Amino acid sequence: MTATILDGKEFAARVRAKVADHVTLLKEKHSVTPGLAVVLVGEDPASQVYVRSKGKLTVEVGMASFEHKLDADTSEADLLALIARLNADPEVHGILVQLPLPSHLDSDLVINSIDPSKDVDGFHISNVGLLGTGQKSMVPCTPLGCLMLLRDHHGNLSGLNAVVVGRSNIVGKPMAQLLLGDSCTVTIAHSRSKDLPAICQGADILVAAVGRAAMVRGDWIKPGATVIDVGINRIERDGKTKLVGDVHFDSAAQVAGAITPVPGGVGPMTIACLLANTVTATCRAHGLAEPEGLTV
Ligand SMILES: Nc1nc2c(c(=O)[nH]1)N[C@@H](CN(C=O)c1ccc(C(=O)N[C@@H](CCC(=O)O)C(=O)O)cc1)CN2
Repeated sequence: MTATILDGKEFAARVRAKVADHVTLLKEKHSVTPGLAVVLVGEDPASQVYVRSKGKLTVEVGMASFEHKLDADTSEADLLALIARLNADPEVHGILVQLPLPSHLDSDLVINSIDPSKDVDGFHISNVGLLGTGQKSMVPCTPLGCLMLLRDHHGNLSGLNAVVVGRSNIVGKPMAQLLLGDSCTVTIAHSRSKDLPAICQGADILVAAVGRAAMVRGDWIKPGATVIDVGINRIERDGKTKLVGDVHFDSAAQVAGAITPVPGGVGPMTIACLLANTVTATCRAHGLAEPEGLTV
């Protein structure tokens, strides 16, 4: 079997087009311009690339982009003061602090200082609790993007066995909550799970978000399963840096029914969903109807 490729790059472009249409409507009918503030602390090269891309795509869909680049040694007090200003700014509907933060900063404290209604990453403890109890929340961008790809491919996910490999707060845990919300039977596994291949072999939907290059191989996959690869690992090969996922693509694609590539799968969906969340936050802030299909 050769798997269908789930093209996240193409799907993300469609999500961004939908966002852009809604931004036009908000501007023309309601005189509201959605605004997204992105805060970067330090000079992590990958984070710089992501933040640049977020700014560019924010402007491309017609929103206002506010970038705040702070020195790596910025104090916690200064960062919290900036977030307080953004919380109070009516032009800012979404706030995102790029992760990881330098180690002297307490990420939980910083994230929980963001106004939950502007927390377009969905990482604030209030949004985590709302999602966990099936209430309306801001939904973390990467899992939201994975769910959109899965719903588009399968239609209905009800009753399917889903295995999420990885238990991070950013991806693994919210992904499991979203799949549960769509009535999947969900298992959360991780690098220390006993007999991980056997757990994965039971999955109709396998989400790999463990952060280990090419760990999930073809013989771990149930024939015909849908494989979502969240991993972004930079490896050295033949003197060049190559981006690979958590799934060994070549062997997995022989067994799976559908698979996301890396790059061009889940990654582009993360930023598209960030823009979708910013539109959702703007609509909620102004008591306006939310666009269809941009959140769960
Ligand atoms: N505050 C946040 N920090 C981080 C998040 C997040 O959702 N919120 N996620 C990741 C990084 N990330 C967005 O911030 C992100 C990662 C990857 C991509 C992407 O498009 N990847 C491309 C490849 C790009 C490359 O060459 O590196 C792909 O997979 O095709 C977008 C956003 C951690 N931090």
